[in-house]
Amino acid sequence: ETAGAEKEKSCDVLYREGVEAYLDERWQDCIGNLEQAVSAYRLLKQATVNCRLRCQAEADESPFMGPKEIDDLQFFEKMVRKTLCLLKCNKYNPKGGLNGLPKNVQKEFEDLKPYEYLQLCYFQKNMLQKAASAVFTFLVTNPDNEVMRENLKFYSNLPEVDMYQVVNLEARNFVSLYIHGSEAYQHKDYKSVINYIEESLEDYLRGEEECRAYCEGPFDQGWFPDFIPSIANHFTYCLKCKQRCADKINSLNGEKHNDLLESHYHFLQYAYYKVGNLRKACEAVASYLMFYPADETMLNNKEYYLKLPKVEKDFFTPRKEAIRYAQRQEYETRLLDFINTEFVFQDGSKNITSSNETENKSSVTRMKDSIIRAAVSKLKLFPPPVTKFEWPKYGISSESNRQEYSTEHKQNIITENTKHSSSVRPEDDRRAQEEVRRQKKRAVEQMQRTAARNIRAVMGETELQGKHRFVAEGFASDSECSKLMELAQVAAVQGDGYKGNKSPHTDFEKFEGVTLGRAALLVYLGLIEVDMLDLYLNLSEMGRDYLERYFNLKTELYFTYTHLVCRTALNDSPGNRTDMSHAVHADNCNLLENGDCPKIPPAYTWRDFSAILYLNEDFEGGEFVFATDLAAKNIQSLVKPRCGRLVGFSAGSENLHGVRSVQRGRRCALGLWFTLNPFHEEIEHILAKQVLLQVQQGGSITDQLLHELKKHVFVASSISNPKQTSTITREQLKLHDKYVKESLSLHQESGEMLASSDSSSSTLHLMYAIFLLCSSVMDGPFRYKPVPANRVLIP
Ligand SMILES: O=C(O)CCC(=O)C(=O)O
Ligand SMILES: [Fe+2]
Repeated sequence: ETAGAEKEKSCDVLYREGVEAYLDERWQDCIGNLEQAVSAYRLLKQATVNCRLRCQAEADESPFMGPKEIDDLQFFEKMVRKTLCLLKCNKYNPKGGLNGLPKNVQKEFEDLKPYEYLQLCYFQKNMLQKAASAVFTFLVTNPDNEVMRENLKFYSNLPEVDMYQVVNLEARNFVSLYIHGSEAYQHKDYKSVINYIEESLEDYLRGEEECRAYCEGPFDQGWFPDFIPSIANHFTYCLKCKQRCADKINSLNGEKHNDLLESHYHFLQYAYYKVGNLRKACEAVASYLMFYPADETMLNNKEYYLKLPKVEKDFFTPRKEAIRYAQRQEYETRLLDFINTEFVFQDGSKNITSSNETENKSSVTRMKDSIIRAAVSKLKLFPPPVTKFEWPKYGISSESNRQEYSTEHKQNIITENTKHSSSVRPEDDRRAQEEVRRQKKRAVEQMQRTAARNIRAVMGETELQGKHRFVAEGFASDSECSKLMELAQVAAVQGDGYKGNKSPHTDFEKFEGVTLGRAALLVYLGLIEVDMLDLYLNLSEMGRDYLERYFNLKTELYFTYTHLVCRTALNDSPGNRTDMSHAVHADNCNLLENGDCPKIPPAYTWRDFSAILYLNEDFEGGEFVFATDLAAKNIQSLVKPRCGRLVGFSAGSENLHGVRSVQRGRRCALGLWFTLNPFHEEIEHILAKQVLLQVQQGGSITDQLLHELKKHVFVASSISNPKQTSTITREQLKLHDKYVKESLSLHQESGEMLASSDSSSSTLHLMYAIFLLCSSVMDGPFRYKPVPANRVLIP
């Protein structure tokens, strides 16, 4: 390695620095870094893809060790050889090629995200022609992006921009070769036609091969099937990806041409004829006919050529690459059809519970069934019916696939189904896949979390005397409860969540809490054990999983606030108090004395479901009650806190509830509030997860996390304090990030002057400041103004 190579910044560093520069309004740096990032990514991808193609060729050529007859071993021998070749080859790739690049960054490059930023930076530097090309480049892959379409219109109206010079910066060579070729054709310059179109054809096919090789990446199956199903799954995943390549590549600057490949042969047959190379003309005819055997024009051409005295029948031999392409295409289509039709079977709910009916199913099917059975028997869910669960699927499944499953009949395995037909934009396709993968991952994590537990519902609507409420047991073991109690003991802040008011509900109790953000900070600072945060997060996730299932929700529940809370009776509290530890209320509206409950601020109107997980019972009083009135005169039911017990309910006025006074001792619980609206997702939860991940992996806070936090802090502070000076304009933010865009517009619409979740912006400021100090990255995109601290952070 040379010193120069060492100093070279990696693709993701360049990208991050480019984005940072953009946020800091250093436009020239933004351009420099992002342009470099884009070409670095291109090199990285090329290197990885080249290795795959080269190793394929190498493996194809090497002789087998054993006799030809044992051909199933030969396949694996080839794979082994290819793997060895790949290992060696990738060694020379910078940072291990594509696999060394974080997945999310890779995705941003594939989505052409860098061009979104580049466009803005070019614009700021008045490089309008380039800006227009960046927009156009982005649009070729993302044709329906409204904002960018508007932008292109904007540029097209500028006198400085020549629309004829606007180019797709990501276009392959064949695009201009092909265009030159067709221009030469118009000028009857047939020699040039041949040169251009032959070259274009070569690049086009190479492009498709590279696209296919890119498909041979990693695949998260979500779990661990047997050897053969595992191979079959991964293969199917690749095959589907490869099948999309033809559609991906056949455009000329965003203009789709379904016969782009074939049209090369059309040009060639005529051009070769014109220059007098009849054999080649006939080969091109035959090649074209491989794809369109009944094409009238071409059949007429064939007849015409056949009548020429110099032409012989065997001239009509298709070209090698055309035969290979067409045959492979046909084979792959048949194989996929087979997969799509054969991996469909009757899967009524009976099959799930009876074990001996699975005999004639494939091993793939049986394995899935057994996992479902195991999970069902462990969870002992009550009362949602088994068939409504959503479990991870093989290969890539999709929305409708899942619905099919839950509606009991057919279930495609390995198939990805009709949703991904060619009419779907590749962009949607990717997003859908990403979503499916994420859901699959969650379902597996969910199973892992609950596998060893015996969670069961013990009270439902009847027992609790009201709608959408339940009590379940088994969420936490005694040691887990103690651990979380300990966390509260060491980390709780008095009056947390209530502006420091030590006794917000009743004068006779002390109220303390620990938010997730705070727990994460303390872990980050090394002040509390990592395990505590892990447990905090895990227990809250279990609550979420269970509520989603219990209430049979069709869409995901998002955390919107998470709070570990303890209420302690003060020593001087009188005996037989009649006050409440927490007055009767609803979680998402303001309960008034007249019984109305308007769903307006300051209520946390976006909360949709609530759950309280109890951690102890060694105190007096402190019962949770469902009631019908503010004064708690009419109590419907009562839940006695106990370690591992959870009360869950919908957050509206149908579930008025409160806490009776804690007469003696300390009562701790984990409060979980959820929303169906992703805009109100709890920022601290996201951050805590990232901190945990990083601390567990032995790293420090990454720039990525800082960046994320910075965004949130900015949004939170710009919304709660619009006058705060900032170097980012809202306009730019809107463009550069979906999250920011959506949360800003949401808040503008609703006129709320709060952060997007009920996490206070000061906690975020604090986290940001500390992370900044710890990572000594002192330059932020906005001028950080400390907010007056209303709490003591470090005990
Ligand atoms: O701690 C409890 O049992 C309930 C608390 C509650 O309802 C709330 O904080 O909104
Ligand atoms: Fe509540």
